[in-house]
Parts: sequence; C-alpha cells; structure tokens
Amino acid sequence: MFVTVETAARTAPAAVIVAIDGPSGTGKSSTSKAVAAKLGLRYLDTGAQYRAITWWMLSNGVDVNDPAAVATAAAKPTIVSGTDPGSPAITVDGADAAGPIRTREVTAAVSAVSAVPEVRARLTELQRQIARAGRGIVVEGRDIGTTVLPDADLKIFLTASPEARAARRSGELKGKEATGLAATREALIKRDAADSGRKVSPLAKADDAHEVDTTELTLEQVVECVVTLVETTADRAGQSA
Ligand SMILES: Nc1ncnc2c1ncn2[C@@H]1O[C@H](COP(=O)(O)OP(=O)(O)OP(=O)(O)O)[C@@H](O)[C@H]1O
Ligand SMILES: Nc1ccn([C@@H]2O[C@H](COP(=O)(O)O)[C@@H](O)[C@H]2O)c(=O)n1
Repeated sequence: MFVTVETAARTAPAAVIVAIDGPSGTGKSSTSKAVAAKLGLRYLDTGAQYRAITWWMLSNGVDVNDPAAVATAAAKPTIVSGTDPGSPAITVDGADAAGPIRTREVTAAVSAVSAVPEVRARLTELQRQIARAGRGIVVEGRDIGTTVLPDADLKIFLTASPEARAARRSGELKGKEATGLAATREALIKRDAADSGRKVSPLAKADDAHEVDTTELTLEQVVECVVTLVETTADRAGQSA
C-alpha cells in the first residue's frame, strides 16, 4: 500500500516504484532525475552500472568481446550506486566512476558486456536490492519493466525518432568529443540494435508500459506527462497523490 509524502514540490506515494525504459537518447536519464526530484523519490541509473562494469573490464585488460572472459570477471568489481536524483553517484572499487563511464570507448563496448548473462544476473540482483531497500524510486534502463521490476507500479517506455535523438546527443557533445549528426545517428541505431537483439532481457517495451513518444515534446512536457501518470496511478490505487 502507498504512503504519501508531502515534502517535494509535488506529492507522491512514498513507496511508488516507477520503471522507465527506452532506446538510447530518448530522455530516460533527464526525465527520471527530474521526476524523482519533483516527487521526492530516489533515482537509479542502471545504464551507469553497465557502463561501470564495462569500464572495469577495459581497465583490467579483460577482452570485452570474449563473453567467457567477461563472465569469469563479472563478480569481481564492487559497484555502488547513489540514489539522490540531485547528484547521481557511482563508484567502482571505491573510485569515483561518474566521468570515466561516459567516454566513447566505454559507450562502444557496453552493449557487448551487457549481453553476457552473468553480468546481467549480477546487476539485476543489485538493482532489485536497491529498489526494495527504501522508499519509492524511479529506475531507468532497458529491461526494468520487463525483467528487473516486472511488478513496478508504473512503467513508461520512452521513444523518439533517430533524428531527434541524434540532434539531442550532438548538442550535448558540442565542444567535447564533437561528432557529426549522421555518425551519432548511426552509432545510436547500432547500440539499440545490439541491445534489442541480445538473448537475455533485451531492450523491450513491457506489455503494460505507457509509451511516450518524446520526438515533438520538450523535456519539461515529458516530465509533466510522467508526473501526471504517477499521480494518476496513485489515485487509482486509492491514495491522494
Ligand atoms: N524531450 C527532450 N527534448 C529535447 N532534448 C531532450 C529531451 N529529453 C532529453 N533531452 C536531451 O537529450 C539528451 C539525451 O537525454 P538523456 O541522457 O536523458 O537520454 P537517455 O535516454 O538517458 O540516453 P542514454 O540511454 O543514451 O543514456 C540530453 O542532452 C538531454 O538534455
Ligand atoms: N537496464 C539496462 C540499462 C543499460 N543497459 C546497457 O547499458 C548501456 C548503457 O546505457 P545508457 O542508458 O547509459 O546509455 C546500454 O546501451 C545497454 O547496453 C542494459 O543492458 N540494461
């Protein structure tokens, strides 16, 4: 049963569990952080965990294209995720990994590592522990609604056209590792294809997820849409939100 908290800008059931999935660049992280902050919920970025384990593999000389080698090493790194939407943190063996996990090298290798069943089993268990460890939470990823938290109170599947996603990413990279729009578009399509095509818990929309096409929406409009869905879910459960 939900318990309502009234401390955030909007109110939400303290125990609500929200799963947000979707392809790369659809706005999962931005939306999840903003929704969690507005509703006083915790936030978990599961993509950061897959990036963190990938970074550890690369840093420790594990061949990321050798599934057996990745499987053997999967239990070795200690990954700790913060759940404050205002300052999402991630450490690997005690070291701050927030910066290194965002490099192009990690992005290029993460789909291969995340396809290894031993990696998924380990991180799925960690994600479930975090989700159940405290008050309500917004968890974002690729398989949250289908596999990690199939009993989530609310499931959202964000989409956007490849063109919109590439434009968003290119804007983000300006002045850093600047990449052309076409190359960015191809890279995200390739990563989505790998994530959708793997055998174990692929990127997929849960049957009971609400699909939100963000192509023509501002971030603020997407956040408002999801906050309203959380409130409606709470109302349906018989609580004020
Ligand atoms: N509705 C939107 N309109 C315009 N820009 C957006 C919108 N949503 C997110 N963005 C921007 O698009 C970029 C990608 O967003 P974000 O990182 O939240 O996506 P993501 O789905 O989490 O991506 P990934 O799965 O690759 O981590 C960011 O720069 C973000 O500010
Ligand atoms: N639940 C998840 C979340 C992520 N992945 C894999 O991690 C990659 C990086 O995710 P970002 O959200 O940080 O871009 C992603 O491409 C997937 O390979 C996953 O498998 N399951």
